[in-house]
Amino acid sequence: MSMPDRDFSPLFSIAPMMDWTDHHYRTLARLISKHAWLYTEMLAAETIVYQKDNLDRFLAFSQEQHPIVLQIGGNNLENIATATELANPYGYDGINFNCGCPSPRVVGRGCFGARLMLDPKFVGEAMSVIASKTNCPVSVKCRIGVDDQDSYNELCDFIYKVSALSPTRHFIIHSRKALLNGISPADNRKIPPLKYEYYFALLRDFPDLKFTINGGINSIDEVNAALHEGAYGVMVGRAAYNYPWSLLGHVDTAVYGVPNSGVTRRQVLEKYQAYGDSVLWRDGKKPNVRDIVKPLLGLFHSEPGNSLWKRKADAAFRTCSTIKSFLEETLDDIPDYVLDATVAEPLGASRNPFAGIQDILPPPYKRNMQELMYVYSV
Ligand SMILES: Cc1cc2nc3c(=O)[nH]c(=O)nc-3n(C[C@H](O)[C@H](O)[C@H](O)COP(=O)(O)O)c2cc1C
Repeated sequence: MSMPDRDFSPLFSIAPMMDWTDHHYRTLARLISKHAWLYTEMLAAETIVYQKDNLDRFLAFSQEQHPIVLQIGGNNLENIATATELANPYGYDGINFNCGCPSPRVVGRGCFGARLMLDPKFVGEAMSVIASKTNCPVSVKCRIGVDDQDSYNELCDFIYKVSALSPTRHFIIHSRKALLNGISPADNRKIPPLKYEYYFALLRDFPDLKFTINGGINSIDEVNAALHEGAYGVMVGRAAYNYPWSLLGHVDTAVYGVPNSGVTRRQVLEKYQAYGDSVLWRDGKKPNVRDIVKPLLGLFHSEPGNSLWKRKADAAFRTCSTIKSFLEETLDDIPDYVLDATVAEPLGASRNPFAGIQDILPPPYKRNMQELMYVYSV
């Protein structure tokens, strides 16, 4: 299986996560991995348009965060066009369009996100508009289906139409469908089963397109197993957030093949503290100590002292007024050998979720006359 270029390709990316993948989390992630691709949390096109006098607050990022992709959401072509135009000067490495979010706030009132999978013509138009207003690569993030529109052929119809109607060549596939019946966003990320076989069948049926796999990937060994199986890229969300050290710490060496930088958690914390104290209270009451410390809470996952540290952190949020004092007050319970260790070898694959996947791929995509007519008629 040929592997993609390891220099600057999105072999590994951290998923866009509303309320999580903000500037603070991205700063921490970049201190741990130099190569992981970062995504912003989703920004609605309307937010960008209506806040055009305050854009830095939403769109500015520090140069170290490259490569970084902006994710936008929306259902109004004019606003999507203006938002892309406004974002363009910031120099993102890509713009991604959200067709996967099942939140009732988004698919209901906002009527965008995953619901857009039911309207590939609109997605094609939106992607054409985005591509015409930016000079960076564009991509779509979607589910494998929505409600009972969940067959492999229907997924292919969506991909075929969007790629035929727009310059989109890269899709990020969250490999479970979305249920728009009002279950919570959290349940929508665990109840519909993962169907990785749909993802791998897309690689087979659309060899000219690029597909990144997402959903339920929990360790660096699973990331490498997906790449080994032919994935163009792997996107990880919750695991990268919950275990930043044990997951992101391996990305540069085990995925991108660069030598271990030797960085330790103590060094990461020193730099993160300098960053945190420089932005604390920047906008009056925000960000506060809790906002800045939140991304750190998984840093000592399953290490000695972790539970005690978290308990102390909970109290220190209320009493500390700087990140420096917060760390001084809470880190005592983490042993020096933990703070000063570099990333350990990965534990070794406990399971390969893609083993035997090629044996269960759905039958090849059959494009019928209707799909061809559809594309030629618009
Ligand atoms: C709290 C939270 C917020 C999310 N917000 C977004 C978002 O803004 N845009 C998006 O495309 N996906 C969003 N997602 C979905 C993730 O990007 C990802 O597709 C999903 O969590 C599955 O990947 P995982 O199993 O590796 O976490 C969010 C997920 C979580 C947990």
